[in-house]
Amino acid sequence: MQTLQEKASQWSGVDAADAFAIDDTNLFQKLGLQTFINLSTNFYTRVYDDEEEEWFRSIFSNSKKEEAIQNQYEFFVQRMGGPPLYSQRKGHPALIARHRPFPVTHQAAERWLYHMEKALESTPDIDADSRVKMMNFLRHTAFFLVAGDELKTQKQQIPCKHGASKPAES
Ligand code: HEM
Repeated sequence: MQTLQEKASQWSGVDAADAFAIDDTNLFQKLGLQTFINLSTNFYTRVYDDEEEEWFRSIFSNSKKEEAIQNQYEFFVQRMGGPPLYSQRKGHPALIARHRPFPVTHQAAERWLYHMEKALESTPDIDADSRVKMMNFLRHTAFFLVAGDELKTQKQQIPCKHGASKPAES
């Protein structure tokens, strides 16, 4: 059976080495805190204004924009070489578990990545090399979350012997 990481690589088209090339340089030191704040502000401004794809915007309807921005940039900062701002405030990122309430489908991942690509392009001070590194990591992670999301339905469908109502035939 394929692991979540393998599915993430296959579906995203990004192999693990490229996804984790964000660890080759310290992007937080290179870009600075304000750039991460600007990136997440740009991203969520686009998401909350997404009038073309109402179904996508509605995934965020129970979240406050300002909190979503803070959650995201604190996570990015800590994952990309900065201080552990997210975990100090909220604990382990546990990304799959925290996305459990939301429909993280292939289509949702593509829309999320579409907005992120635009946000990266419109944030000053993010050079092309950093942008490619970040996008590879984000694309791989988005499809890792899709693979995690699919476990929600699979768990209910996979028949298992533990719950069988009659003994196996000998
Ligand atoms: C694949 C499509 C995705 C969808 C549909 C999605 C959706 C959401 C939603 C609805 C929230 C709640 C907003 C909030 O209150 O913070 C959220 C939170 C979050 N997302 Fe995503 N997300 C996606 C991909 C990603 C990716 C690729 C990452 C990281 C690389 C990520 C990291 C986070 C983090 C750190 C939070 C805050 C979690 C918390 O503290 O509860 N998400 N996401």
